[in-house]
Amino acid sequence: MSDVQSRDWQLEQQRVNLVVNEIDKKVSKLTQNAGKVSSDVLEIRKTFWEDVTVNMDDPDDAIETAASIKQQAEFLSERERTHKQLDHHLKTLARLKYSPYFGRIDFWEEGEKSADQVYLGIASFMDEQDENFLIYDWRAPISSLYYDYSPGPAKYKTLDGNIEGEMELKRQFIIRGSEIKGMFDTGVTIGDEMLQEVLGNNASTQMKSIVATIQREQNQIIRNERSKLLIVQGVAGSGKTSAALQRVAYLLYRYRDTLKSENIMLFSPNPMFNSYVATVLPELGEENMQQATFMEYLNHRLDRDFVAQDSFSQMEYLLNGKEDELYTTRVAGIRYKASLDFKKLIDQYASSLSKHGLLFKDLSFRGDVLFSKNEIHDYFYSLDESFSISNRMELVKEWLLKELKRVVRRERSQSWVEEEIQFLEKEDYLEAFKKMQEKNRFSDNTFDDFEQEQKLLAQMVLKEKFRPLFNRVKRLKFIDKSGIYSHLFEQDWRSVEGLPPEWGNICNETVKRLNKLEIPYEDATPYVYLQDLIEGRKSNTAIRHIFIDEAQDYSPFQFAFIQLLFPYSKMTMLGDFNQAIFSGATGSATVLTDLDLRGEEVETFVLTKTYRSTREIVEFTSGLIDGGGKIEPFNRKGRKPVIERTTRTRINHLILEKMKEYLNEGHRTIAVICRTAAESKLVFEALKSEVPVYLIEKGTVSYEKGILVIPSYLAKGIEFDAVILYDCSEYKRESERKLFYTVCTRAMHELYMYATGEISPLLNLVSMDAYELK
Ligand SMILES: Nc1ncnc2c1ncn2[C@@H]1O[C@H](COP(=O)(O)OP(=O)(O)OP(=O)(O)O)[C@@H](O)[C@H]1O
Repeated sequence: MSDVQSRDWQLEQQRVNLVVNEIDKKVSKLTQNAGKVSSDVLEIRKTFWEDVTVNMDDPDDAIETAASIKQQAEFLSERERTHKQLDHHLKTLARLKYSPYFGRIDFWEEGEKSADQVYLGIASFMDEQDENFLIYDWRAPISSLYYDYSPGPAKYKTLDGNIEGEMELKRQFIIRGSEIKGMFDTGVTIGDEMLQEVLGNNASTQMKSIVATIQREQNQIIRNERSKLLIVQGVAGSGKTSAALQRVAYLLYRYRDTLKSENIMLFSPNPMFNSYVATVLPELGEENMQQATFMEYLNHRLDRDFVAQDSFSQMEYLLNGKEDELYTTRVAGIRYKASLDFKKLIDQYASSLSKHGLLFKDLSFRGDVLFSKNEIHDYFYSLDESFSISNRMELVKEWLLKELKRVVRRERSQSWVEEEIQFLEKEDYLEAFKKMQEKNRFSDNTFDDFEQEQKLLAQMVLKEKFRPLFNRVKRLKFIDKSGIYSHLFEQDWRSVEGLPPEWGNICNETVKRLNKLEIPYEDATPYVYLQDLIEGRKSNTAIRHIFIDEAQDYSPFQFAFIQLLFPYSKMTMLGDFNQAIFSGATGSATVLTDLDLRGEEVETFVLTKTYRSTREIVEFTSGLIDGGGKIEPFNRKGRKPVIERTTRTRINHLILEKMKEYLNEGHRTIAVICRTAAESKLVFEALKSEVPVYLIEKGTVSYEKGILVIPSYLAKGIEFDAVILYDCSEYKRESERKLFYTVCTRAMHELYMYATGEISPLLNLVSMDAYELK
């Protein structure tokens, strides 16, 4: 380090000390406040009832009492809110104290007398007088300079227009425990040392925030505010998920008065992914958005009577299936049911249902049919045809509820009710007694107590026994939805455009599965879509922004469906068509490639630079796919990927040795990636007595550091220090190219592949120099 550099370092450390000192002062002030608020809360809770006037003597007093309770409750919740805010603020200050900032820019704004020093951290922090920013939030308008420019002319956008000027210095810091551990001036040093440092580290079981090193092209995505629909096509490891999460943090800051974390939803590829990304936002001082897999969402919309298949079981079938006629039919079915043609067919079907063809279920009580399916059918079709199906269903519901109430009244005098009264619990009698006392409170009428009590008990029995039936009607369970969906495949659609040649077989197979109460994954979305057309759409208006990660796994049909579900939502879709493993296996359309999404409100970004893997791994993986030559690796050196030939009998032993070697080298997450779940299980069984290993299955929600065995399709979106591919000879079909690419791109530092048979033909285009063959 030169003298100048060392003097700069000292000066910067002095500033860090000064800022930390200010933070300490603020912390002690807030802690005092928090203590006061917390004792207020305790006190209010303790004396809650002393401070309200409770008087129920007459209606006016009762109203006054209610108002008094409400006032006291509001006071309590205001104090609790303040306490939560203070707590949140204190946590952010603790993070700032540990690492106050990661960047500095000196910006000379046009027309000003001198340059401003702007220090960037995860949150803003002002001096004691609240006059100057000691730290700027990385999301503040001026902070975008740091991400968008090198020293030289620069500008940034504010609500009042562009601010232009000259950036004189751009400095990056690594500060840990209030101490500067690293400091680089960009423009002086060559290459991005900070990024080298970050990317060279070991993989963690949880993703990290990237605010200190966001790249310019990622920043465009993070800060985009114009588009209603933002599409990001980014190569494996280009930071799509990272950009998505920092974008959530950005939006929460930018629209902090109107947008809360519960208004944002992320559709993620698998349950484990949720825990993988769970710490990024809290690290940035924000709460996590809502998160679900698309299948979780569908499951919550599907009736419990069905076993709905998920995308992973479908994938297992595709990977394991014998390529016979049944397989061809299934693949053709998956492809067609992913398309907008099928959506159109359903729309056509629904409009025919408006006139005839809806199916209903009998509503029975104690073994007797109260309302037959035909009766309900006739009532439905007697209603005005100009009303939508869903509006008419509402009317049917109201009619049934009214009729049911009539039935309840009729049943009151039946002998079964009296019999059931005998079986009531003691608590029920007590409740009836209490109710009766309440009723008699303002009268002296007690001579018909017994009769009244019997009446109340009968009501209780009837309410209890009829409740399931009322609930069925309220939830529209009188509609035979599966019958209706099934019936779709029994109609003559030959005149309709776009039907696949295998349509006849597809219909037979679909009906067979539905009769067994199974919903194949490819039918789940169309089924719920049709259900919505019949019952009325349950769109979600609270969600204002949707993020779809791994968007290439969504079909055009699913995408159209999501758009209908969240009509007031902006959307950010992130994906990579080279990792479209589901559609890759079937040749189906994917939303990323096949949907013609254009228009003023749609913006597309392409990311070609990849950060995850070493240059050597990227040189190998980019040879696996068409157009891979455009992928730009970040220049981080490592070993070449290796393919080692072996036999089925030796492979487990070799894997074991390799794992030990990687552990000794300091790698912390090592994944043995197998093709299928069954293969993963076998490998896990073979290894578990030798080393501690985890088996990842589709329901796994989190994983630990160490060695894990995982099926190919569950490794999506996640990364590991070292990837050992169980048997790369098994990836041989053209339809598995994308899967092969996806698993290899999970590796950050090491990629080692075993081959127990022929070297995969999918390696044809990979240069022999890009890997070592043993
Ligand atoms: N600007 C950045 N600074 C530091 N690390 C980065 C940056 N961008 C990406 N990374 C790192 O690169 C890795 C890959 O990022 P991420 O998982 O977001 O990529 P992705 O495009 O979603 O990948 P995939 O499609 O393969 O799942 C992560 O370790 C992430 O932290």
